[in-house]
Amino acid sequence: MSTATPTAPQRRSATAAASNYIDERTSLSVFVKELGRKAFPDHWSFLLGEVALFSFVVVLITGTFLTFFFQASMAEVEYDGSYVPLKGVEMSVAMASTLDISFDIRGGLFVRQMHHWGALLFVAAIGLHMLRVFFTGAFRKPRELNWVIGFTMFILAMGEGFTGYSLPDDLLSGNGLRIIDGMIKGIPLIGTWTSFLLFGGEFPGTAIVGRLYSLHILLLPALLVALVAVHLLFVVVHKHTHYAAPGRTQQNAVGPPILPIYAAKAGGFFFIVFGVLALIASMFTINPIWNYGPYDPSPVSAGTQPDWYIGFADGALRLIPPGWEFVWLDRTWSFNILVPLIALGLFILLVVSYPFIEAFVTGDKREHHIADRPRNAPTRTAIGAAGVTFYAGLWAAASSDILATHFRLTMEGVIHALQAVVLIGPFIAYFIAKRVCLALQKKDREIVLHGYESGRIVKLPGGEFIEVHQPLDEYDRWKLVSYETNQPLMLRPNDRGKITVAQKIRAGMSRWFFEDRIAPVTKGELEASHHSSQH
Ligand code: HEM
Ligand code: HEM
Repeated sequence: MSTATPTAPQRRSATAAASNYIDERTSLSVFVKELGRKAFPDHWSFLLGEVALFSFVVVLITGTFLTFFFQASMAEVEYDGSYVPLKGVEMSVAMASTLDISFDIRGGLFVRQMHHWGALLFVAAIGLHMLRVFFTGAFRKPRELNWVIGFTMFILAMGEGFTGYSLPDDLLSGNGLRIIDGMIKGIPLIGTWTSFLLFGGEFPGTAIVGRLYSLHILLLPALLVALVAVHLLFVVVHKHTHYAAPGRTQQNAVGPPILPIYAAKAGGFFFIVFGVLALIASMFTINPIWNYGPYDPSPVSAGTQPDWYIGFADGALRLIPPGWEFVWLDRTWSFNILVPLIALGLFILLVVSYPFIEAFVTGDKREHHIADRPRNAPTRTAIGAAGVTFYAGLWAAASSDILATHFRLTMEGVIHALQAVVLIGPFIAYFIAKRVCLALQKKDREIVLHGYESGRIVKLPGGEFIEVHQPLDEYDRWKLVSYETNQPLMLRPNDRGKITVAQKIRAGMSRWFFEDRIAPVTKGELEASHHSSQH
C-alpha cells in the first residue's frame, strides 16, 4: 500500500514553523529558555505543594462545569426531578438545581463528587505542604513573604470550601450557615447588624446563596489564582530549597532542570492526581444532599459533621464550658463565642507571623537555602508539635458526639478529655518532641563517629568481644554532619551603654530557643574517628 504519510522531518518543521511564528510575536523563547534551565531540587516532600496545585486545577475545571447548571437562587420551587423520594417537596432553586446536577445532567454527579473530593484534597495538601515548609525551616529568609502569601491562600481555600459547601442550600449547608450566623451575632455591638448586612435581613433571608455564589466562583478563585501565580513566581525567584548533600550549598539549587525533566514529571503527576480524584469520586459518595433534604433546622441531630477543614472552628465552639454568657449593660455578652473566636484569631496570627517571630528570637539575618532536618531545629520542631496537638484537639472536638456514641462514653467525659488535650497537650507534645529531636541528634552523632551497628559480634585474639560497626558512605555522612549550630544571642550594651528590658527579653527567648542543643560533629572529631577506625 502506498498511502502518503507525512515524514518525521516534515512534521518537525511544521512544529518549528509554528513555534517560530509564536516566538516572533511574543519572544516567549527567552522566557522558556531561562525558566527551563532552572534547577528544581527533588524530594518526595516537595510533591505536596504540587498536589495542592494540581487539585486546585481539578477544582477549577470541575467548578466551571458546575456553573453551567447550578442556579444560585433561593426562590421556592416544588422539586420535580427524577429523584422520586423528594418529588413534590418544597425547596430552593439552588437545592433543586444541585439535585438536577446529581440525577438529570449526564456526568453531573461524577463532576460534583470530583469537585467536592478535589476540594477536600486541596485543603489537605495545603495543610501538609505548610507543615513541610514549617518543619524544614523553608520559611526563613528570603521566603518569609511566600509563607504569608501561602497562608493567605490557605485561609482563602477554607473560605472557598465553606462558601461552596453552603451553595446547595441543603439541610447541612443551611446548618453550617446558621452556626456562622450565630458566631457573627455573638460579636458585641456590631454582631447583629453585621449578620443583617451579610444575609440581607433576618437569617436565612433570600439573598445569601447568590452572595456566596459571587464569592465562590468569582472573587475568591480570582484572588487564589493571582496569589498562586505570585507564590510560584517567588519559588522561581528565590530558588527552591534543597536538603544537605555533597555539592549543595546555601548559594546553589541542585536538581534536574525544569525543562524537560521536571516539567514532564510534574505533568505526569497532574494526571495521577486527576486520576486518583476521579477514582475516588466514582467510588465513594460525598455530600449526598438527596439524603439530607432541604434546609430546615429541626431535623439536625448528633453526628452531623462539617467538611474536615472547618472542624477545628466547630470544635473550638464545642469545648467552651456551658454558661459562659452574661447580660451586662442591657446586652448579652456571649463569651462562649467570643473566647473561641479570639483564641482562633490569635492562633492564626501566630502561625502567619511565625517566620518573623523566629527571626526576631534568633537574630538570624542570613539567607537559608538548605532546608533543616526537623531534628536539627529541636525547639522549632517542638513548637510545631505543640501547634499540631492544639489543632488536633480542636479538630477532634468537632466529632465529640460521634466519639461519645461510638465508644459509649459520656459527652462530658469526651469534652473534658479534649479540653485537657487542647490546654495541656501542647506542653506535653513540646516536651516529648524536643527530647525526641535531641535523642535523634545524639544518635546521628554516634553514627557519624562510629558507623552503623551491624549486629556482628567478633571475638578478638585477646578474648575481647566487640561489635563491628559499618562505616557510613560519604553521602550519608554529609547529610548527618552538615547542619548549623546556633548560639543564643549575646547581651550587648546599646549605643548609650545600657542593656534595655527588650534586649533582655530577646536574649532570654533566644536562650530558650537554642539552649538545648547537640553540637555538630567537628572536623577534628571526624578525623580522629576516621583514624581510629583505620587502626
Ligand atoms: C494554594 C495553596 C498552595 C499552593 C498551590 C502551593 C504551591 C507550592 C509549590 C508547587 C511549591 C514548590 C514545591 C514545594 O515546595 O512543595 C511551593 C513552595 C512553597 N510554598 Fe506553597 N503552596 C500553597 C500554599 C502554601 C502555604 C499555606 C504555605 C505556608 C504557609 C506555603 C509556603 C511555601 C513556601 C515557603 C515555599 C518555598 C519552599 C521551598 O523553597 O522549600 N505555600 N508552594
Ligand atoms: C479552591 C477552590 C474551590 C473549593 C475548595 C470549592 C469547594 C466546593 C464545595 C465543597 C462545594 C459543595 C459541593 C457539593 O455540592 O457537594 C462546591 C460547590 C460548587 N462549586 Fe466550588 N470550590 C472551589 C472552586 C470553585 C470554582 C473555581 C468554581 C467555578 C468556577 C466552583 C463552582 C462551584 C459550583 C457551581 C458549586 C455548586 C454546585 C454543587 O454544589 O454541586 N467552585 N465547591
